[in-house]
Amino acid sequence: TNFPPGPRPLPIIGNLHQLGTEPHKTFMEMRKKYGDIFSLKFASYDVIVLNNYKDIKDAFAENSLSGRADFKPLRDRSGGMPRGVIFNVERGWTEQRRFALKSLRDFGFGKKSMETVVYDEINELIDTFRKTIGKPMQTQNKFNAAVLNALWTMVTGQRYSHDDPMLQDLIKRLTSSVSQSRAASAVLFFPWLYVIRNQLTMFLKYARERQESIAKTMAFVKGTVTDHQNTFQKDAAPRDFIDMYLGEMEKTTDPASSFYKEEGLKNLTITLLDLFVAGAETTSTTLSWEFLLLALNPDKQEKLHEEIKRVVGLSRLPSLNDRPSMPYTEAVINEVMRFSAMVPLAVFHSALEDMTFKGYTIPKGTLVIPNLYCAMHDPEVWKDPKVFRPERFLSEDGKTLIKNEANMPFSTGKRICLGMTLAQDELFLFTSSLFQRFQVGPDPNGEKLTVDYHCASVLLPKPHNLVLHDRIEE
Ligand code: HEM
Repeated sequence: TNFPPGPRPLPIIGNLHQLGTEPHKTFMEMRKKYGDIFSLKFASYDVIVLNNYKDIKDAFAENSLSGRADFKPLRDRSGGMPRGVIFNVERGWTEQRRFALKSLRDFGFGKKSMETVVYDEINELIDTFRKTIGKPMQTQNKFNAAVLNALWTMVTGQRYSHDDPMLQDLIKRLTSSVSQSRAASAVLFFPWLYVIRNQLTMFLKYARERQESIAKTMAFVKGTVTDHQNTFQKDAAPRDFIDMYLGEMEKTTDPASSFYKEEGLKNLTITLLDLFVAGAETTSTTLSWEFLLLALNPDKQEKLHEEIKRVVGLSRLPSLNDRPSMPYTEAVINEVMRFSAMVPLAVFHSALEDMTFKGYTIPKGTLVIPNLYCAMHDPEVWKDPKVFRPERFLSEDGKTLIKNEANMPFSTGKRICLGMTLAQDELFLFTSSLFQRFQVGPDPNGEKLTVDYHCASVLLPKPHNLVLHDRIEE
């Protein structure tokens, strides 16, 4: 066999001890020695790491590299077998993914109704921000509420106020589930460790709280589904995503379908959970990165504000129709996503069958890790990857947005982020509306701002304070 080269693994743990605190950077170092495609062992699992954006693109265009690993903790999360979207495979994944994409598109992705939903959140956020003018404040939890609420409204038809205890509680739980998770967590690779941890849970307060929190989120989502079932009207226009899903279940007669009866309901709960886990924290963390990076780069922030003022003016909120005339705004968003590389290793894929890729033999079950961070910081692709420079996405005259295939914050191929269009629309609306009105800078009495981050399965800026000024009222 011709498996890619890589560092020699130790017995039992393989190379897990070599990952360090920032595996995406460790992989960039290993790439210098072993090449673009190299192999590792995580406990008993074979792993290949892809670093070059072309390899990632080619690999994920293939169905056979679009599987997910069958880890016991993930199976347990969805009731003993893969369900929903993120960790589902085969027929169930195809069905749930296709349905979610289509329904969210019909309901909101890129549509007016979605714009209306997001405006409600933007208006509340503007009110909140205006109360903090001139005072140090943290952005992250404020973006969280707005973004999660928009998603919640599209999916369940219900909107909360940003300081609603229920909404705040849900945010706290989703945030800790994302910020405490690690991409290469030991419990995934050592099933016995997972079993021991679950037994220890009875003794460890923090672990017990974690499990209770997952159960609470689940119960909350199930409650919303039950409310919809009780008020569902077959022939009425669907009120939201859940209604569309219940309609799809009504139509389903094939017992092997993931929409069929009880199985359909189980998939609904997990799909909903997947949308919240994948959609809320990611979009709001991107906005936090954006505020931080623009506070550190006031000249870029002025250019952004100038474009908004020139195209939209200051008397109405920007809309998606303005987007084609606002290349600088788009370039800023692209550069924020490239620079922060917020989901550095995406979600691990796995090989669904024995195959060959670029001359290497890849056995079925091999984990495939796309190093998106490397693609977006590759010195061979980007002249100055460590510099925040939106202009790299613009033509020389600044009038045209230039895409770059290596910028892949949403991954690529068959498993590309399901919420990409929604996220891009939301980021445009939040960015243009907030920088139309506010100017953001460091706290003059606070610590020096840096781009340091906390590395979990997403990269979160370290807690920091910013100070806002209101350009319209001051
Ligand atoms: C800035 C915002 C976002 C970023 C950077 C992001 C990034 C990603 C990445 C890197 C993946 C992994 C793809 C792979 O496995 O190769 C992913 C998957 C996914 N994302 Fe997003 N995402 C964002 C927002 C959203 C939103 C708003 C939603 C939902 C409304 C969402 C739903 C999903 C789902 C369901 C998956 C799993 C797809 C599958 O396995 O087929 N994401 N996202």
